[in-house]
Amino acid sequence: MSFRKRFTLALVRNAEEVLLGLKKRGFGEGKWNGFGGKVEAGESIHDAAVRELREESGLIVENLKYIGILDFEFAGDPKILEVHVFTTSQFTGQLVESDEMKPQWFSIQDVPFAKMWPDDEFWFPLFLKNEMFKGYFFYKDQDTIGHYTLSVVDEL
Ligand SMILES: CSc1nc2ncnc(N)c2[nH]1
Repeated sequence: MSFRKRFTLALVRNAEEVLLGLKKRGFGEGKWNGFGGKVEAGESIHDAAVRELREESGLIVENLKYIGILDFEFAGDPKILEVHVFTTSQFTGQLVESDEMKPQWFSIQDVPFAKMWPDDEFWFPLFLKNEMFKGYFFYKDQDTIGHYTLSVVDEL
C-alpha cells in the first residue's frame, strides 16, 4: 500500500539565471537541486517552502508562486514523494553555503541537467516558460526513469 509524503521545491530565478543548490550529503547527494524539504505537521506547504529556502540558501522570500506538483515513486518504495514546486524572482538576503547545500547561479541557457535529477530535463522547460504543470515520474532506480506523465495545467 503506497502513502504520500509532502515536500517543497523552490526555484529562485531572474531573467537570465536560476539558483540551484549542490546537495552535499544525504538524499540526492552530488546533484544540483531546487531548494526544499519536508512539510512539517501543522505547517502550510507555502510556509514550508519559504522556511526550507531560507534554511538551505539563506534567501528570504515573501511570496512564492505555486507552479507545479510532481509525484515521484521509486521502485520497491511505498512512499510517494508529492513535491510542490514554487518559484520567485523577488528575494532578499545573502546566499549562504551550509553543510547540506552549496548555492550557485546558473545561466538558464546552461542548466547542468547531467548533474541533476533526471526528471528535471522534462519539466524545467515548462517552469522556464512560466507554465504550470503536473507530473508523475516512476524511478526504476535513483538514476533511471521507468515511465512518466507530464502535462501543462491551468490550475493546481
Ligand atoms: C526525488 S526526484 C527530484 N527531482 C528533483 N528536481 C529538483 N530538485 C529536487 N530536489 C528533486 N528531487
